[in-house]
Amino acid sequence: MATTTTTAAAYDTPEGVDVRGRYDPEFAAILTRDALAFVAALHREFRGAVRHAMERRRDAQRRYDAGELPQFDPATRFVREGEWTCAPPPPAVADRTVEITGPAEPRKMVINALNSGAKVFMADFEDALSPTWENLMQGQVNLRDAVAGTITYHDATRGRTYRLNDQTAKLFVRPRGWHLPEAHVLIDGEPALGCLVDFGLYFFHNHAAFRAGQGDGFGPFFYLPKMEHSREARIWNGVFERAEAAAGIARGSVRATVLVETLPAAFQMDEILHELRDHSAGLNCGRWDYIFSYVKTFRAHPDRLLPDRALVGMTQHFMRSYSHLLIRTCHRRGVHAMGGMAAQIPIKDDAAANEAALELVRKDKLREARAGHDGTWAAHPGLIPAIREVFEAHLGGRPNQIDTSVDVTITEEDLVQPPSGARTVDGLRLNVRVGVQYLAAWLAGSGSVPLYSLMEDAATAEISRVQNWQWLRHAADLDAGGVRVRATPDLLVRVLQEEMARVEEEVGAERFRNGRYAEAGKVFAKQCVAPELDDFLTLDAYNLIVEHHPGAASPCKL
Ligand SMILES: CC(=O)SCCNC(=O)CCNC(=O)[C@H](O)C(C)(C)COP(=O)(O)OP(=O)(O)OC[C@H]1O[C@@H](n2cnc3c(N)ncnc32)[C@H](O)[C@@H]1OP(=O)(O)O
Ligand SMILES: O=CC(=O)O
Ligand SMILES: [Mg+2]
Repeated sequence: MATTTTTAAAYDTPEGVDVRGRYDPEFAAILTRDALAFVAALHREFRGAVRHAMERRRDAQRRYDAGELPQFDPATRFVREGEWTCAPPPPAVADRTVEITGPAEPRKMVINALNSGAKVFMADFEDALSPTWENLMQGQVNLRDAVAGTITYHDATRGRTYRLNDQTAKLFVRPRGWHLPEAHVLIDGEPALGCLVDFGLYFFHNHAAFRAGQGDGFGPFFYLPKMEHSREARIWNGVFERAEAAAGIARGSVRATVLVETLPAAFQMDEILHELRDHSAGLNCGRWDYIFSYVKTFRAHPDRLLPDRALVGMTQHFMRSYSHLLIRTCHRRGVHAMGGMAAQIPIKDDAAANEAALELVRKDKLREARAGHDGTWAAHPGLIPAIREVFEAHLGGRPNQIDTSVDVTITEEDLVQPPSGARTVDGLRLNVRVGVQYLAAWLAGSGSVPLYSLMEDAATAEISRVQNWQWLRHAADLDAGGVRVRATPDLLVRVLQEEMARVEEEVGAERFRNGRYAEAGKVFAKQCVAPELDDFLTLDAYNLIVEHHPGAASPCKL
């Protein structure tokens, strides 16, 4: 980290706020004194509640470690059994059949996503974005220009200028989860809550233009990630109310779709919707984080080891049960039940493989539409026509199927049933190759990466990490071509060496040398063999991407 002194321009900050990220005049137009004061007010009002919620997460994990299973809370039975509905969906986003997702930076991708033909674009500060200062701030600049309708990008190598079409996708923004700090913005001497920086800056600069344009009187719209309990949704509801009051806009303007992507949250779907009932835009099956969370929740349960990552799909009983419960819950409460992300992406140089990948996506989407989902996610614009076709054929002209009630009974046992399938040394190897390459890209500033013809992001990479950790921790028997091999730290070290060599061969020696592969290998291996499971890969590795600008008073890392 640089520590040289300079008299360079600095951000104009309110009392108690210190910005340690690189100064840039474009960023200064986002980090205005008033915008920072708004973020600081949110941080000060809600930090105590967030700290409490994180402590409750740790308490719950201690209980799971002692053998308890997640369960529906008897104290909130009245919420689950009561007859109530959420506020009706805003007309501007009644039709969410296909939603494209992608990081809020690079700028070109934001324009492509808005022009993609999807109904919604979820601009991501979370799973798909490496939270470097540059990415976060440039992402805010991109979104401000997108909402204003003025965003353009000139690609000099192609001689092509990108600008918005007349018809664009409606924008949802996904801030980071409650657990991630923002070490470049200090409030009263402590790192700001990352999600409130993302939310606060975006809301402050865009609420008026969004409501006047895209939102047709509503908005802005958000996706909320990685919550574990309805008390966390209550905090978001408070944040929305505070923001609406500060902006002088009607209560219920802001809407948010909550990703049900942790195992504990699956037992709280009604409660989460109830907390957010005036601000809800439904729930989404965040399948990748959900698998990650299953491992994390059951990290001390040797009878619940996952099979190879590739075998844990939506047709496993526990995954199917969770999506059915989500659909039933959303439709009962009058909101969208959104499907998740198929990991396949177009394969450019092999037509047959490309068709096979597309077929897997179609199958996944058909399953979602038939089960009752109102729309779903696409990782890449090339998938949109196929996904649209499936959903539009199923919906037959309707914008959604919220009014279809789903008659299923899902029990606590259904939601935790261990997935079946083989555990193999090849699976361990693939986890290493994917985990290391993803982390190397993330450290270098890319949070979504194509690897082996699949989309990888923070959620999918987490599965690779925790699965290896779980197998090692419980000395799982792995199949190695008919021979049983025990998962041990020694095996992991050997596999790591071999897979690093393979990665070097695949990406080429020069790219390997110039990239952050070696560093990524060390971090990934350390996390796989750690005696205690790290909560998040991206939290542990965050210090490696914190860069304070020259002249910052003193370095502040976490
Ligand atoms: C678990 C979860 O949280 S899922 C949600 C988070 N994950 C994501 O959002 C993943 C988003 N997807 C992506 O980032 C990318 O599609 C990747 C990394 C998977 C693949 O990227 P690439 O290999 O660069 O894609 P590819 O080279 O085929 O891109 C072709 C064009 O499509 C564009 N494109 C690709 N994906 C997207 C996207 N999601 N949004 C907008 N444009 C996109 C590219 O910008 C490129 O445009 P150009 O022709 O004008 O240059
Ligand atoms: O955010 C989505 C997921 O699958 O994780
Ligand atoms: Mg996720």
